[in-house]
Parts: sequence; C-alpha cells; structure tokens
Amino acid sequence: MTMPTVELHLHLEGTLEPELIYALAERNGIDLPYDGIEDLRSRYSFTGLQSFLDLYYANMVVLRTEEDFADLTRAYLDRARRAGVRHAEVFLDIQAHTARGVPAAVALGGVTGVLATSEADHGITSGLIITFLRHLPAEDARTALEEVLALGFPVLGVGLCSSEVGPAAPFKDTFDLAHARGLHRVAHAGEEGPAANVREVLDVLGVERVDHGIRALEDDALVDRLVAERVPLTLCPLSNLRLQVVDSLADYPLVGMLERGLVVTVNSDDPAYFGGYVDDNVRELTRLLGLTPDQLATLARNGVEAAFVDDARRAELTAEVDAWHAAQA
Ligand SMILES: Nc1ncnc2[nH]cnc12
Ligand SMILES: [Zn+2]
Repeated sequence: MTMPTVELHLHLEGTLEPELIYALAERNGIDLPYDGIEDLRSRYSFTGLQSFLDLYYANMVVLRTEEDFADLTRAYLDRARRAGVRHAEVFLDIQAHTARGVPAAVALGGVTGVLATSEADHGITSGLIITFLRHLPAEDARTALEEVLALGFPVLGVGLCSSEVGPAAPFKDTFDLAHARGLHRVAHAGEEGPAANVREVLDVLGVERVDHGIRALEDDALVDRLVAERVPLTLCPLSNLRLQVVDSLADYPLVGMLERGLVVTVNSDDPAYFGGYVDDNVRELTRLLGLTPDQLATLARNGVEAAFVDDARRAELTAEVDAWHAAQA
C-alpha cells in the first residue's frame, strides 16, 4: 500500500521531463539547442538555484498552446497518482509565460481545464497557486494578479518564487490584494536565503505556509515561533541536494525538525530536474534516515493539516492516512 500523500510544493513547469520537452518541441516546430534527450538530461547538474533556473526558464519555450499546458498537467497527475498523491496544490509561474508572448488565458485554460477533473480522472483533488517571480519588478506581479483575477479561472492562492534575492516587501500590496480576494498566500523563503527572509514573508506578506524554509533552523527564536504558530514548511529534499542547499541527504535535518514539533511536509519542487517525484523523496529519506512508520504518518498528517482544503476533504485525507498507518503495525 502506497502511503497517501499531499503535495504542496510543486512547480508544474518543473515536471517537464526531457521526453515531453522534445515531444512538445516537435509538435510546435521548435529547434532545441541540445543534441537530443540524453544531452539535455546531462545538463541537469546544478551549482545552485540560479544555474537551475536558467535551464528551467529556457525549457519553457516548448509550452505554447493550451494543449501543451494541459498535457503537462496531465502528465504530472498521472505520475503523482503513482506516487500516492491524493491532493495536490500546484504552482504556475504565469509571468514566465506572458513574458514570452503566451497569453495568460492559454496557460490558465490548459492547466485549470485538467485540474477541474483531476479527482474524477486521477483520484487527486487539486488547486492552483499562481507564483510570482521575485527577480522581476513587484509591479509586474501586481499586473499579473489583476489579469488572473479578471480572467476568472479558478485559483486557490498566490506564491512567490525564483531567485531569493532582494526584499519580499515590495510584493506586499499584491499579496494584500490576493488576500482581499479570498486567495491563500505562500512564499519561497529560507531556501538559499537566510532565516530573516522567512520572518519577512510571515510578517510582511502574511503567508500561511513557507516553501522550503529550511534555513529557518539557523534562528532558534524563529523555529519556536513556527512551532507555536504551526506554520508549515514545505521541504523538498532532493531539490535541496541538487541545488547544493545541503551537502548530503544522509544529514538532512528532517528528524530533528519533526522532534522539535515543526509542521514539515515532504514535496518534490521540480521533480523532472531533481531526480525524483514525491515518492522518490520519501523513499530516499526513509532509506538514509531510517524513518519509522510513525514518523512517515506524521509527515502525511502534516501535509493534510497544511493543505488548503475544506473540513470534509481534510477528514477524508486524514482517514486515508490513518488507514495506511494502521496497516503498518
Ligand atoms: N526551487 C525553487 N526555488 C525558487 N524558485 C523556483 N522555481 C522553480 N523551482 C524553484
Ligand atoms: Zn519551489
């Protein structure tokens, strides 16, 4: 029995597998600057976040039509189902597409059309989080949000990602608008950047979850606050390894975080680039850290607690985790 999982930190564009990149390039008549799939895959070796982002944004060139975005979303859901994912909140970097001349309605139409039937087609409930790019001017994020709101596609929340440089504070009015319109708020912080960035997104952007947040561990008072306020951290172990945020997964501080009472969850971030989906992340940690069934159940329950779902769905997900936990005895 596969452990039922909630995935809360997943960039749809980070699920673009090399095979799909080539298939979409062919369909759209795009010449890729690589010598084939294996050459592309051989470039998936990163020295840090920026070296990854350069390739990640470049490969988005193959996403042109609503069908492309739908195929991308469907491929993720197919794989996620096999990973045991029962609920997914997925990120879309809308500005990375509009900046290339792809209308927001094309990207949103393709993604939300597939998400609308994810429960019936894949057994996964889902929601879409629009992630703004921190390396672009904050006014661009505001414009992007206004366009997304005007288009009326179903959106669950907003996030902030890309290079962790510069203050998050300029994005405050965008996050305030999102909040006023009933959207949830999350942000990447404390991935490459310091613990102070985690404080900033909590205090200034009002986020309900922190994406990554692993460097919060460098600030004891912040950890106490995250525990007291039960702020979830969406950890991404294989991502942290591949982007050299940590030196080895054998030293990944997960058990200490659980023992400290942090609401940590395990997620895949950009699985096509980092060597594994959420089940691969959990399997590697279990192998290297010797995670017990109780610890795995706590991770799964943290995901259910951290999800932006209604009480009825939370109760269903909890029952699935309880059944899995009982079967481990
Ligand atoms: N790991 C990551 N950190 C920040 N921005 C991202 N966009 C896609 N993956 C990301
Ligand atoms: Zn991420």
